[in-house]
Amino acid sequence: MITAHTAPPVDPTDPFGHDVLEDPLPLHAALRDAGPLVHLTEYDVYALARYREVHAALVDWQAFQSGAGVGLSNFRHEEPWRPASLLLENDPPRHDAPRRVLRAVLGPGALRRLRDAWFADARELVDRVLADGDEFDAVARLAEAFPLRVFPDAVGIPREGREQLLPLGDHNFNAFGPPNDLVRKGEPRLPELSAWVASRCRRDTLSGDGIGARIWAAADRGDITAEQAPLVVRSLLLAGVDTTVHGLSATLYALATHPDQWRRLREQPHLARAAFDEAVRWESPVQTFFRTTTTDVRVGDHVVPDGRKVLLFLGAANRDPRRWEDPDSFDLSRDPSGHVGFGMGIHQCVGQHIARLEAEALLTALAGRVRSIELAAPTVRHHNNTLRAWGSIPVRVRLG
Ligand code: HEM
Ligand SMILES: O=C(O)c1ccc(-c2ccccn2)cc1
Repeated sequence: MITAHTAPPVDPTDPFGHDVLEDPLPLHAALRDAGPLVHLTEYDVYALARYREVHAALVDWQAFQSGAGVGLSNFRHEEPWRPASLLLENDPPRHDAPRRVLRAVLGPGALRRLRDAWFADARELVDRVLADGDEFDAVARLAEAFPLRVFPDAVGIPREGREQLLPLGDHNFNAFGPPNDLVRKGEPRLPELSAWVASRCRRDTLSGDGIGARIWAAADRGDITAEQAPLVVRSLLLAGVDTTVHGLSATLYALATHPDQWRRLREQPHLARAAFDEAVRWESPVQTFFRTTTTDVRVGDHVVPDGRKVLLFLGAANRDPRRWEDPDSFDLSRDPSGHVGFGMGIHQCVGQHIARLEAEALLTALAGRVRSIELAAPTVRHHNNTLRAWGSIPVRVRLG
């Protein structure tokens, strides 16, 4: 038994309050400076905000488990509000087969099959947006429109009703936080949205050659069970849309507010993937989620007792000056590898290469037509308990 020398510093701030969701940077700096471990008294949970400790917790899945949920709710004491994710909310061994199946169906073969069609779709979308004028909302017309056009097609769900994926994902990510106004906002439509997404995961509604059908084929082979197949498809629909929408939004915002970086991208279009990863580090579209300790865990001079929730601040870790040089700058010449915007370890985002391909397709199409891009009006944030999200990013472009 490790004896704690002293209690860690405390912070009473509500990390899910609207002031923090509007601008989390001051809280991130305060948490990093307070020490390697902080106790958040508002919810009686612990917090890690420095890169070293966040990274260490992410890769130590035995001491920091996902099986008790990655939200504030502790599945040891409370029932999940929906059937638990086989990947996100399970540890090995139950985590392993579903992860192996998703890694395969989202792997190099899928990326090769989708690349040309996604690049063509991106050019067509950009041409249509630019034909409508030189001022538009980059969130609605590009960051939302492109993933909603290509990703559900790749999974194999029908076109009608697919815009439901946005409120569905928004509520799903709110629900990792406390039962606050953001969660209450999504509850009225929950029964309808849950029924809708369940219907989209059934074998008979998925088109024959999509990623969804390949998940069902894995069940036919016995790689996963038939009961698990719809839940694995659900994972794609819950985790794969809003995240990418706000990852693309963050990238477009970063490029529209850093004209020198836009020029670099125009001169070197191969930087599209690096621009996306640097934006994911800089903005961290996924800001936070929890782990639960499975034993008394020492962090620095303190001990987190067994069974406690630990909030990981990915966004704070991605701007930790102890790890990154000039962390607050958005710089395409930086090597962003090692950022924790996609997590790290056995739960690291299994869809990150799909997200990167979407970003590469959209940014390449945009850089091919647009000489300059700038903000045309104030931006509007969209508050979510987990996501750093955007309501609108009005931009003005010049062609050439
Ligand atoms: C910018 C876009 C994205 C970001 C920032 C992102 C971020 C993340 C993060 C941080 C995790 C780790 C969660 C944890 O450790 O508990 C994760 C896991 C996951 N992501 Fe993504 N994601 C993105 C796009 C996608 C896409 C496009 C898909 C599906 C095609 C996807 C599917 C998943 C799944 C299924 C998991 C759970 C993996 C596991 O627990 O083994 N994500 N994502
Ligand atoms: O398997 C699912 O249903 C699922 C998988 C991943 C997430 C997620 C959670 C936090 C950060 C990023 N992604 C959500 C849902």
